Amino acid sequence: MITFNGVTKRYADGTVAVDNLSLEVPTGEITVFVGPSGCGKTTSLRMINRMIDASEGQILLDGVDVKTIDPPTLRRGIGYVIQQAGLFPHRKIVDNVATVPVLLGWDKKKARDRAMELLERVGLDLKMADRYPFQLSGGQQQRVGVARALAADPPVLLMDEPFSAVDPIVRTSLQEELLRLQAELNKTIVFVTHDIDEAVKLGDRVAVLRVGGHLAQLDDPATLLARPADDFVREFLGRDRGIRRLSFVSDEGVRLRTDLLVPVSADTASARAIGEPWLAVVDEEKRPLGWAAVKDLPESGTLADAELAPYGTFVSGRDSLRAALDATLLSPSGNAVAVDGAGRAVGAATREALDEALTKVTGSVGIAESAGDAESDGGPARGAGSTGSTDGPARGADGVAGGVDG
Ligand SMILES: Nc1ncnc2c1ncn2[C@@H]1O[C@H](COP(=O)(O)OP(=O)(O)OP(=O)(O)O)[C@@H](O)[C@H]1O
Repeated sequence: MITFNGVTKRYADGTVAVDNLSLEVPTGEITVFVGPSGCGKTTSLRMINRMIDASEGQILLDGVDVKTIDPPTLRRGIGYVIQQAGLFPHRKIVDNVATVPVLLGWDKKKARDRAMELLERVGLDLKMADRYPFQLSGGQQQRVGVARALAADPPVLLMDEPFSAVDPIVRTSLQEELLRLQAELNKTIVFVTHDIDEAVKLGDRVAVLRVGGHLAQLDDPATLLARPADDFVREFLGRDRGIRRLSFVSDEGVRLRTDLLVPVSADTASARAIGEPWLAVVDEEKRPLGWAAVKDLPESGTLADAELAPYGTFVSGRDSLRAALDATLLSPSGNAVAVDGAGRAVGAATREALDEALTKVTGSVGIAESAGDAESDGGPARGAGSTGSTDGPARGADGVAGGVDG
């Protein structure tokens, strides 16, 4: 655990970059520092490994004041990743990663083996190992930066805007890689970003800082999105906060209908007899094929003769309500297909079912307000925890509605 106890940083010119900051960074979790440019994120981060010393207050690492630990010893237990990776340009990738183990006196072979293992772990082709940094893309260099920071297996990792300089697609894959690694490694991570979407995706807890180095709010992402502490935080979170909040609500509250799933071998007359405007057609293994509009079904034959419209899917019990809602928007039927982990249909979620689930999340507030700013008139949206998944399966699940096919 890292503890900030009334920490202030005043630079020589009098600038107060961090003002009386007190917070805890729990062991084994990702805590994100987020806020506008100049709010003191980097200064706060660098005071942990004493690249900058605090003017007042204390930073404790597992109860020990970092000021009492000499900087080289302190930094051996703290990995550090920065924007642009900061690799040594004249060293091969493998040697970049092996740097700290070699400094720690590991023999060369052991350090190289460890470096190769880490390169693989962060998703890099081992062919890259003998290249130099300039021969790698920006995203690949960032992966090397993460591998290098992990080389000596430090319990703490400081990451300062590590993914800011790469394009959005690479950035998303680096974020996912970090979450995957963290699920295995359980490091204590402090991650600095100015991007609120990145913050709520990666953070177990998110500290929002305002200029002057004041802590505006520290909460888990779902709570932050549901109940911003003040106007500054609300504005910083942005206008689509209500929708983004649904990424942290499990889809488990969505009522599923199995009567809308119809095998492709069914004849059109029996399909019509179900009395519904849209039916989800599935193959022999229950994999969805598409939605059939009942009014357009041929007079005779089976559903194999029907023209099928696109469909969206979400994984039942694993995805977020946002993913379920997204899946309904991907089909002209207005309904979504719920699938299991193997992609087999387990039911259909209609718009009405989504509406019911959304109403539960927002209490008495309707869908329209859930996407907007329901809190401004008082009552923060209730029930955030009731269907609740601050730590549940819906974490980071936004936009993962399944394929649009057919
Ligand atoms: N060496 C320094 N001397 C004087 N002022 C400094 C120094 N380093 C940073 N500052 C000031 O301290 C404040 C906080 O800077 P810091 O880099 O911690 O902010 P940040 O939130 O990380 O910003 P950004 O997102 O733009 O990187 C800013 O006003 C900055 O100008």
